[in-house]
Amino acid sequence: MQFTDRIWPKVKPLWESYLAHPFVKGMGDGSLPIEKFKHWLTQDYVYLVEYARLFAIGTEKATSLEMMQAYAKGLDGVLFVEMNLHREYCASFGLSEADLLATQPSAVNLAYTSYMLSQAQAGGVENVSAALLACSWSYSYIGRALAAIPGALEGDKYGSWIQMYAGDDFTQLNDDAMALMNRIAEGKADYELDQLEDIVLKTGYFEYLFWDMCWNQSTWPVGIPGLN
Ligand SMILES: Cc1ncc(C[n+]2csc(CCO)c2C)c(N)n1
Repeated sequence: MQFTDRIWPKVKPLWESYLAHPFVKGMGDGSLPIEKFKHWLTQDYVYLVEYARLFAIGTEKATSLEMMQAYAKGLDGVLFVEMNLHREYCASFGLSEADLLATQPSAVNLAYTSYMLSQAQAGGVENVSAALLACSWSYSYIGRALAAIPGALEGDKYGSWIQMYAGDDFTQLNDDAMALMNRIAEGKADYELDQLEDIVLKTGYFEYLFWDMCWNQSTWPVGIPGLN
């Protein structure tokens, strides 16, 4: 059985929980307040800078030229396809790239990227791919689910977001990430697959927390008495 089929029963309800979250629902029906979306945009931009490093780590740890090419393609995809969406949105809001880069990552954002990077550094390519997977798989799932809502792809606020994540380029990037994970996991013992599954689920839980953090527009500090 392929690794992604093995974890599907655990992953599906988690992906469904994102579709039920008011942030994601609001993008689907266009009702999401723009201030909350701007929070996602700025937090996500600094998230993607760290996420891109995972592909760089994978490129360095790759055990074949083909694998090295796959990670390098992923790195290119984040830096020049996905981040372009953010740059275009921010230009339409009058935000500069410097504004985006000046964003302080929130507690959840920092915890999420630190966890991914530590897992990627601590193991071989299997850890790198496991840490990358929830991110592309869940966004692809969300993009395609929102695209199926009548009128969502034409929405003036979030239509281009949905078009991008449901589109062919992005679907291909995610298919490549899933195929690479499955190839790497092939022949591994159950206890190793359990460890990889744990990384995918924990990054998946962080994805939920990230949507929630954007919905609440939270940063630092996190409710410490006496501090604002
Ligand atoms: C918090 C957060 N999680 C996932 C993604 C989606 N994403 C990030 S990199 C990548 C692979 C291809 O570029 C994908 C799909 C995001 N933007 N922000």
